[in-house]
Amino acid sequence: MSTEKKIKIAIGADHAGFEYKELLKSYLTGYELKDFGTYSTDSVDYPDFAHPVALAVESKEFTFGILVCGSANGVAITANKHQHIRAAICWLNELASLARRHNNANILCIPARFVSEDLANEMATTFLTTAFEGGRHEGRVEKISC
Ligand SMILES: O=C(CO)[C@H](O)[C@H](O)[C@H](O)COP(=O)(O)O
Repeated sequence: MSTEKKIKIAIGADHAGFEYKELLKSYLTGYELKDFGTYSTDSVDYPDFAHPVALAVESKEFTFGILVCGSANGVAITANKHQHIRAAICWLNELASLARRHNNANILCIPARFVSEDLANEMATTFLTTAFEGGRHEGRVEKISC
């Protein structure tokens, strides 16, 4: 039996991202996932779910966050209000890779109304398994927070 510690992921969505959040939860096996809601398709306000995920990642209790809403704009704008959060909106798998490789992004924001379920799952896997490249990107990323 594996005793390897699982990577902790904070996941959240508004009503427009709820169904994709549920799909991602069942797809992302091998991680320790905490669901910060919402828990139905009843209309809600995305900041109420994006802020807790951002705080969970900023506290370093969780390594990465995944946020889902209709366009991903709302959750990304909200999460990036937090000083140590780098939330990236991704609609192509290559963007999910670059967000990690070049920007050391720690939250993936998925536009549920604009990407397929399969692409959402693919981007999440890419995001969670791609390392930051450092090097020339290190200084650039450090300048984001100053
Ligand atoms: O913040 C958003 C728009 O940029 C998100 O996509 C929300 O999910 C969207 O605004 C929700 O729209 P609705 O008409 O209230 O379902």
